[in-house]
Amino acid sequence: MTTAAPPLTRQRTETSAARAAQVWKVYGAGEAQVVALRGVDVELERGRFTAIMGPSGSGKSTLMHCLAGLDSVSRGQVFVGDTEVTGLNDAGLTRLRREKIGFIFQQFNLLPTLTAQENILLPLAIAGRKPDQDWFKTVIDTVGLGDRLGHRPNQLSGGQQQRVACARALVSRPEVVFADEPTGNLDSRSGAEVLGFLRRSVTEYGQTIVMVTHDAVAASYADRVIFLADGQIVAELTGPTPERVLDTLKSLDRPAPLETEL
Ligand SMILES: Nc1ncnc2c1ncn2[C@@H]1O[C@H](COP(=O)(O)OP(=O)(O)OP(=O)(O)O)[C@@H](O)[C@H]1O
Repeated sequence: MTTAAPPLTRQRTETSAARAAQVWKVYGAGEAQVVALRGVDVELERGRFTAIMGPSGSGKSTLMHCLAGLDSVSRGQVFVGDTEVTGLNDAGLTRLRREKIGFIFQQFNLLPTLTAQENILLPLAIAGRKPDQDWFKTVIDTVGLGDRLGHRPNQLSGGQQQRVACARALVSRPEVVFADEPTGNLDSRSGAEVLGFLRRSVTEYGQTIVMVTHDAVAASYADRVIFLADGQIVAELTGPTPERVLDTLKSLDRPAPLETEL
C-alpha cells in the first residue's frame, strides 16, 4: 500500500529558488563532534548560477546536501521555492527531490544498462510524468546529443556522459539544479562544454543552478560565487573572473576552529 505524502508546507519566498536561514549542522557528539555549518544564511535567487567554493572541509558539500534535502540540519530552516524542506518527513523529501530538484554528480551516476535517452527520461518516468516533447528536443539540441540518444554510457565519452546527466537534471525543469563538482572528472575541453551548457540553461532558459567546485575557471561561469571557510560564509563575488576567484581564495586566511557549542 502506498501512503500519500502530506501536503508540502507553503511559504512565499518571492525570488529565491532556495534559502538557508541560520543553518547549523553538527556531526557526531562529544570529542568526535564536528560543526560543519555555523549559522549559514544564504539566499539563492531564481534564474541565477551560483558557485560554492572554499577549502577542503569548509562545509560546501554539507551546505549543498542540506539545501537539497539530502541531509538534515541540526538547527535552522531550509526552503526550496515555497517549500520548507526542514520538517518534511521522508515521503515529503522524496517528493521534493523528485518534483523540484535536479542533481548532477562528479561521477555522472548514469544507469549502465539504459540508453542515453532512457537515462535522461528516467526521473520523469519514476515520477509518472510525461516529457514535454518540445522541451526535451530543446534540451537535447542544447547539449548536442541528438545522434547519441541510443548509446549506452560505456559507448560515450566522459564529457558526453556528463552532458547526458545535465540533460537528465534539466528535462523536468526543476526549481533548482544542484551540481557537485560536475567537471571534476573531465578534461578541460569537456569541462568547458558542460559549463557552457549549464551557463546557457541559466541565461537562455532561466534555470537556477548551484554548483560546488574547487576550480576557479569553473566558478567564473557563475553569476555569483559564495566562499565558505570553517562552516561560515566569509566572502562573496558577483561577476567572477578566474583571477578574482583565485585572489579571493588566497585572501581567505583559515581562522582557528571556533569553540562554538550548539
Ligand atoms: N557524515 C559525516 N560525519 C562526520 N563528519 C562529517 C560528515 N560529513 C562531513 N563531515 C565533516 O564536516 C566538515 C565539512 O565537510 P564537507 O564535506 O561539507 O566539506 P567540503 O567543503 O565539501 O570538503 P571537500 O572540498 O573536501 O569535499 C568536515 O570537517 C568533514 O570532515
